[in-house]
Order: sequence, then C-alpha cells, then structure tokens
Amino acid sequence: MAQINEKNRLANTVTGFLPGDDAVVAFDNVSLGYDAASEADFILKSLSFQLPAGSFHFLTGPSGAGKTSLLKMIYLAQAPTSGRISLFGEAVDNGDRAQVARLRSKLGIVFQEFRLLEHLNVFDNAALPLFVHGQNFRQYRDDVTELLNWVGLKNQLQAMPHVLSGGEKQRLAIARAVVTRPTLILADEPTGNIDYAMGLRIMRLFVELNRLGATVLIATHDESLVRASGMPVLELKDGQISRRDLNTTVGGRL
Ligand SMILES: Nc1ncnc2c1ncn2[C@@H]1O[C@H](COP(=O)(O)OP(=O)(O)OP(=O)(O)O)[C@@H](O)[C@H]1O
Repeated sequence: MAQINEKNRLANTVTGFLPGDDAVVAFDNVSLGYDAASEADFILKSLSFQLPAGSFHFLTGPSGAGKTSLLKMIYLAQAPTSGRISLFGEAVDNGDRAQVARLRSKLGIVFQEFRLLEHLNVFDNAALPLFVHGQNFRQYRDDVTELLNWVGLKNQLQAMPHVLSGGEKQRLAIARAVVTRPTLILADEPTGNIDYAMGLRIMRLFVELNRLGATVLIATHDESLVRASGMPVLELKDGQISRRDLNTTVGGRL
C-alpha cells in the first residue's frame, strides 16, 4: 500500500503542484474514507497539492467524486483519514478548537445548502459576519448595501429568507460569505440555482475578489461558466486530483 501511496503522490506532483512558501492550502498525502472504509474504497486517495496565495481554481468532477468532501476538509469540518493539511502555512490539528476557529475566521464559505438565518432579513443575514466581528451598522451599512446591489438583491433588503427564491437565497449566501473580504473563498456549487447571466455576474464578483487578493476555490458542475472564465481547473476523479489548464480555450473571459 505504501507503494500505491508513493505512486499517487508522484502522479499529483507531476500535474504541477509544486511546493511553495506562499501556499494558502497545502495537502500532503491526504486521504479520506468514510465509515471505516478500507483503503481501496477511500473517496480521496493520497492527494498532494497546493493552492498558492492569490490563485483562482475551479474544482470539477463527476457527482460523488468528493468535491464537497475536499472543501469540508479545507474548511476544517472534516478531518482527513490520513495525511496532513496546512492552511496559511500552519499545520492543522482538527482537535484544536482555538486553532480551527482562528483559521476559519479567514475563510468565506458558500455552502451548497445556503445556511441562512430564517429570523434575520436579507440585509442582516449578509451583515451578520461583520456584526459578529464587532463592526457597527454605520461602518458596514454602505458596504453591505453595495454588495447586495451587486448580487441583485437591492430591492429586497428587508425581505425574510422564506420569501426568497432558491436563486435569491443562493445570492444572499454568496454575499454573506464574501462580506468580510476573506483571504480564502470556498464555494460549493455557487451558481447551481442561478440563471446563466446571473451566474456570470457572480463569477465576476469572485474574479474581482481574487484580483483584490483572495485565493478562490469553486466547486462546480457548470462547464460553460468554467470555460467562460478561462480559469484553471482541478479535476477530481477516482480519488485523484489533476489539473486542467483552460488558458488556451477559445471563449470569453470574465
Ligand atoms: N458524511 C458522510 N458519510 C458517509 N459518506 C459520505 C459522507 N459525505 C459524503 N459521503 C460520500 O462520499 C462520496 C463523495 O461525496 P461528495 O458529496 O464529497 O461528492 P461531490 O463530488 O461533492 O458530489 P456532488 O457533485 O453530487 O455534490 C459520495 O459517495 C457520498 O455518498
């Protein structure tokens, strides 16, 4: 089995993931198996890769390939079965609650299932992370309003989540995830409920945040948006990760 691990590790290395000091995310020989699965049945097998600071990647792969599982490990909701993960240059210990909380405060996460607070209106849902960070209404009013305008929710600032459509909820979840200008943005199918034009607009928001310095990783099935962006792709398949570079793809750039 050690030989298999070494083979996977080399395969990942040759796909272009070279170690660097500026890695925001670094996986070193990371495997994940649920429910005491035997090593052959692991979802993710001996992954070694890095996301350099300021990079932008899509994460693709067939349904069940492990995209959400990989994101969960990065946002520290799931410990790997073996291997080591570093975030912002720090080796992660999932049992260290203080470290987990500190590292998570640098992340902006768009969850597949939105996780909005039903008793707060649109504005307050989006502003919540800033409120929790101790900012007051005067400080964040304009920023939050502008962001909600960008995601097309400026006429629904007072609306409660239960009256929003699926796409509107998703856009609100995106606004809330990026409102603190996080260092690392992770998004799980952020355009799954959104039409193509709004999807492009949302992708432009991620690209703009990336230009401002955020490292971005977006799991998606939406090949047309991936192609339109021209950004590099990490593909999960059969427990392995590989890189697809779309820089030469014909098509629009966001
Ligand atoms: N908590 C869990 N316990 C057991 N198995 C799980 C758990 N979470 C995910 N799985 C399994 O792990 C595999 C990968 O799931 P995951 O959700 O990471 O894939 P995905 O690539 O995000 O899929 P999709 O594109 O359909 O969202 C699936 O077979 C899933 O059933």
